[in-house]
Amino acid sequence: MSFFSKLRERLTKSSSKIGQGLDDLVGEGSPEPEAAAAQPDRETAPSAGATAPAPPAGPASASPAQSPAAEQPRRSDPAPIPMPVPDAARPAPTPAQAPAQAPTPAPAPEATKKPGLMGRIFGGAAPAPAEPKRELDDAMLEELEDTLVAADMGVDTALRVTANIAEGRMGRRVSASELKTLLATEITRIMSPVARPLPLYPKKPQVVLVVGVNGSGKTTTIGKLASQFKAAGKNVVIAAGDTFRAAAVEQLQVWGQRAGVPVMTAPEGSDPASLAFDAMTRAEAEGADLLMIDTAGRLQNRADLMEELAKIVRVIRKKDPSAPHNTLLVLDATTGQNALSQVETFRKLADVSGLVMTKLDGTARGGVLVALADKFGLPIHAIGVGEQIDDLDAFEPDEFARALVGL
Ligand SMILES: Nc1nc2c(ncn2[C@@H]2O[C@H](COP(=O)(O)OP(=O)(O)OP(=O)(O)O)[C@@H](O)[C@H]2O)c(=O)[nH]1
Repeated sequence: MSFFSKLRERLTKSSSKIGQGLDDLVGEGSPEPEAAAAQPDRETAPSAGATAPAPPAGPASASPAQSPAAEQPRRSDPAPIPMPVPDAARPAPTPAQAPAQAPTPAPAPEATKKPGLMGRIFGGAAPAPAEPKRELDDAMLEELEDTLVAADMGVDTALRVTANIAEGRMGRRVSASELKTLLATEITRIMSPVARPLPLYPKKPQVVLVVGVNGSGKTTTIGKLASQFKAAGKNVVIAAGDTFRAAAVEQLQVWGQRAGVPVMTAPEGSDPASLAFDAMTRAEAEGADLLMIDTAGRLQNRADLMEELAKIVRVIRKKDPSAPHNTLLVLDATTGQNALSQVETFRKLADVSGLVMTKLDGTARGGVLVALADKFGLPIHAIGVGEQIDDLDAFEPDEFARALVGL
């Protein structure tokens, strides 16, 4: 199954929340389906994909268009990593998505009309049955905003998105699917600038520091990324920087085996900064392309752990003043709005260069990714939709937006 089919299938909790919400809010405000159907549309909602830029390469592939941070070396290694290609044809809605559909309306008069002259000449199909429509007014906009806030899009982003949808459309009648398309277009517009694969640099080793709160999916993400880099011919070393939990080290070793990548460990309780230093030495000696450093999960309010992170950075800079070249903050989608405060804190302390959002499967809080993009504009390198090695891929805004709204 392609990644995007998976995304579509696994984002069902978020998509049915928003999709069903939109179906309900249009359905409840459309008391006169016949009149609605008879009224010619004054506007056809644009396709979500119409304004979306070309999709980026895979998460682990070089992205020549991305400008590296000032202190980072110039990138010239564009080696693309083969990623699952998005399905050209969208899969049929899965049974899980079915409840998000609006109840089929009684056929409106225009649905049963004979095709017009052009339709008959070109053999056009009979028009689809008309959907219920509702006039876009203040009450509807308020309900729309509430639906978006409930899906964790955050008040500010929900307000902005709603205002953009309203612009020039007040008083018009819209169907649920038009509203979904408009919403997907808005989401795509917000997310396109941040959809950037993890950049690769010619610097060897390129040091990727992976940070985040406990259980956000750091280890799993490192395993998945390492496997993708390895498959693309990169020489990868992993450092198990969570020296406090033996189980964390073991887990990383399992991922290292799956990915076919060596994992450097240190005795339990030893200083993670010194392991990072040793790992830099080994990666340099072996001519590794990438050194991925796992770190212990830390709550953003634990100053001591945050200081430890700062020490890891100081120590690896003794080896390479430009390192770490990427600091990935791994966020768990199920934490919803808390992800915003995690970004704020980690950004101050660890100079976060990009985000990975995990666990988008099985949560109705997928909208938080839109809020993150809108608020911080940090690159989203990849998203995770499961626990398997191939359940991580580049973030593709149009696919995500359509899956999120239940299209
Ligand atoms: N459903 C789902 N589970 C995931 C995903 N990514 C990670 N997990 C699971 O989340 C749990 C925590 O993942 P870890 O990779 O151990 O998280 P961590 O941040 O390294 O955890 P700590 O070392 O405790 O800080 C594991 O059970 C993973 O299998 C995902 O995209 N989807």
